[in-house]
Amino acid sequence: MVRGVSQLLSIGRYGGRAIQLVWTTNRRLTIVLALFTLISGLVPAIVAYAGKLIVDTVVLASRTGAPQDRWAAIGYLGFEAAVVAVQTGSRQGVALCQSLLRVLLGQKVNELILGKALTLDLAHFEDSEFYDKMTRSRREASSRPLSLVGRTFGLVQDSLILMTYGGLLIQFSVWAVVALMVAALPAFISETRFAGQAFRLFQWRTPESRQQNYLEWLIANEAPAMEIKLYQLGHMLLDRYRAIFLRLYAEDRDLTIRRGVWSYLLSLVSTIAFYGAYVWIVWETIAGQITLGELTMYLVVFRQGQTAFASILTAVGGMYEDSLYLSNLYEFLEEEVPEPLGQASQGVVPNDGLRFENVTFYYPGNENPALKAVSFHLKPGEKLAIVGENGSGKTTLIKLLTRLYSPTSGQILLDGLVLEKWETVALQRRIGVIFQSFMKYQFSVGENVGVGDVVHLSDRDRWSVAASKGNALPFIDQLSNGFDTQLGRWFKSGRELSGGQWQKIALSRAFMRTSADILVLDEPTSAMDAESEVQIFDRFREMTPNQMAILISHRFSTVRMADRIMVMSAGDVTEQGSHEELLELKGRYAHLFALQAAGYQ
Ligand SMILES: Nc1ncnc2c1ncn2[C@@H]1O[C@H](COP(=O)(O)OP(=O)(O)OP(=O)(O)O)[C@@H](O)[C@H]1O
Repeated sequence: MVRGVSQLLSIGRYGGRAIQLVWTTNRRLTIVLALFTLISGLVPAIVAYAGKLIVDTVVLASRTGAPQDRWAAIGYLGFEAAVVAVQTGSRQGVALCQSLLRVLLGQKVNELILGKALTLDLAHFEDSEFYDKMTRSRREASSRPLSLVGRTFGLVQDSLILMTYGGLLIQFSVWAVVALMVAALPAFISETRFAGQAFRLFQWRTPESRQQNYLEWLIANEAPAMEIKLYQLGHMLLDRYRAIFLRLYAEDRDLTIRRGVWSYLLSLVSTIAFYGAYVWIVWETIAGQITLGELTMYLVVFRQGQTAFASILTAVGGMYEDSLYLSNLYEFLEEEVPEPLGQASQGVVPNDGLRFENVTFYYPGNENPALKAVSFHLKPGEKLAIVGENGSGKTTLIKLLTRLYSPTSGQILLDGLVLEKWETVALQRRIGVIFQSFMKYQFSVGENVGVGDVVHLSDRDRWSVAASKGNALPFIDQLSNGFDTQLGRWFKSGRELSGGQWQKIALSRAFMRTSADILVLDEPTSAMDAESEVQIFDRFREMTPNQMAILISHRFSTVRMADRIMVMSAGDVTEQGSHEELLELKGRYAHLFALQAAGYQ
C-alpha cells in the first residue's frame, strides 16, 4: 500500500515535469495534442449511442415499413459515419503531434544532457559511477518524457471515454460498471510490479551496457582498427561482446516470460467478467427488458469500456516505469556542479608571475598523493623545464595550474592572487597549453590550429603565424588544400597526418593564444624529428620573449634551454636549478643527463 502511494507520488512528480518539458519544447503542438486528445476521448460514446439509434430505427423500420423510418435509419448512419471520420482524424492528429514532439523533445533532452556535460568538472568524467549516470540518462531519457506525456494524455482520453461510457452503462446497472472496474485491477497491480523490476534490471546493468558500447567502439572504429587487426583481437572482442549480451538476454527473457504469463492469467479475470456481463445483457434482452439497439450499444460500451479501463491501468504502470527512467535524467541534470566563485580578472601583485606554495594533491579515491608539497616561483618571461620519471606528477602539476583540478592543500597564485579567486575564463585565456594527449579534431587543418583560441577560430592570418611558430607551416603548404584540408577519416576526403605532423599542429594550437602569457608544453616535441625539434627550440625564446613557459620533456637536449629545471620524483621536487647548477650537484639530473649523452656518443 505504502509502495503504491509512493509509486503514485513518483508518477505525479515526474509526470508534471515531463509535461512542463513538452510544454516548453513546443507550446502550440502541445495545445493541439491536448485538443485532439479531448476529441478522441469524447467521440467513442457518441459512436456507441449512434449505433443504438441505428439498430433501434432499423428494427422499427423493418416492422413499420414506413419510408420516414427508413430515411431516419439512413440519416443516423450518415451521422455515425461523420463522427467516425472525426474520430479517425483526431487519432491521426494525436499520432502526428506525438511524432513531431518526439523529434523535438529528443533533441531538446539531448541538448540539456550535453549542455550539462559541458558544465562538469574533469573529475566527473573520470568517475565511473558518474559515467554510468550519464549513460543511463542518455540512453533512455530522450524518449521517456514524451512517452510519459503520451501516456498522460492517453489517460485523460481513456478517462473521458470511460466516464461517457459509464454514463451510458449506468442506465443498465451500476453493478455492471463496478464489476468491470474490479476485474481490471489485478492486471494493473502486476504491471506496476513488473515495471519496477524492469527498471531495476536496467539500473544494475549500466556498467555492462557501457562495456558493450566500448567493445562496439573498439571493433567498429578507425582509431583502434590497426591494432585490433595486427594483434588479431577481433574475435576475442566479439566473443566478449556476445557473452555480455547472452548474460543480459537471459535476465531479459526471464522477466519478459514472467511478465507475459502473468498478464495473460490476469487478463482472464477480465475476460470472465466481460462474458459474465454479456450473458446478463443477453438474458435481459431475451426477457424483453432492453431493446436490440441497447443490446448492441451495451456490448460496444462494455467491450470498449473494459479495454479503456485496462489501458488506463496499464498506462499508470507504464507511467510509473517512465517516471523511474526520468528520475535518472533529473538526477543527472541536477548533479551539483560547484559554481566557480572567482571574479577577478587581474592579480593583486601585477607581474608577480606564478607561485606554487606547498601544493599537495590526491586524485579522488587515490591514497597516495600525486604531488607532495610542491613549491616554486616562476617570474614573467622565465622558462621552467620539468623532468622526472613516468608517473612523477608532471602532468598533474599542469592540470592543477590550468584549474582542471584544485589542490588538496597548499595554494597556487598568479600575480599574487590564488587561482580560485580568478574568473575561470580570464585565467584560462592567459594560458596556452598543449597536453601529451592532445585532441586530433576531425576538422580542417586551419580549424585544428584555430581551436587554440576559439574567439579567433577562423582567423587565417593567425593560423599562419601560429603554424609558423609551431613549425607546421612547411608541411601545411604542401597539403593539396593547405589550411582547408580536412583531417581525419570520418568525413569526406579527409586525410591523416603523421604523429609528428599532428604534434606540430597541436603546438601551433598553443601559439594561437597570443593573449596567453603562460605557455604550458607537455612533451610538445616527443614525436617530432630531431631537426624540427631543434628549429623550434632555437627560436623558442625569440618567439616567447614575455611569456612564462613550463616545458615537460624527457629529452635533455630540449630541457637545457630553460632558465630553471625542476626534477620531480614520486610527487616531490627533488632538485631545482639551472642546467649547469644541476650538473654540478651531481644528483639525479646529472646522472640522467650523462646517461642520455652517453647514448648519443
Ligand atoms: N586521472 C587520474 N586519476 C587517478 N590517478 C591519476 C590520474 N592521472 C594520473 N594519475 C596518477 O598520478 C600520478 C602522477 O601522474 P602524472 O600523469 O602527473 O605523471 P607524469 O609525471 O606526467 O608521467 P609521464 O611522464 O608518464 O607523463 C601517477 O601515479 C598516476 O598513476
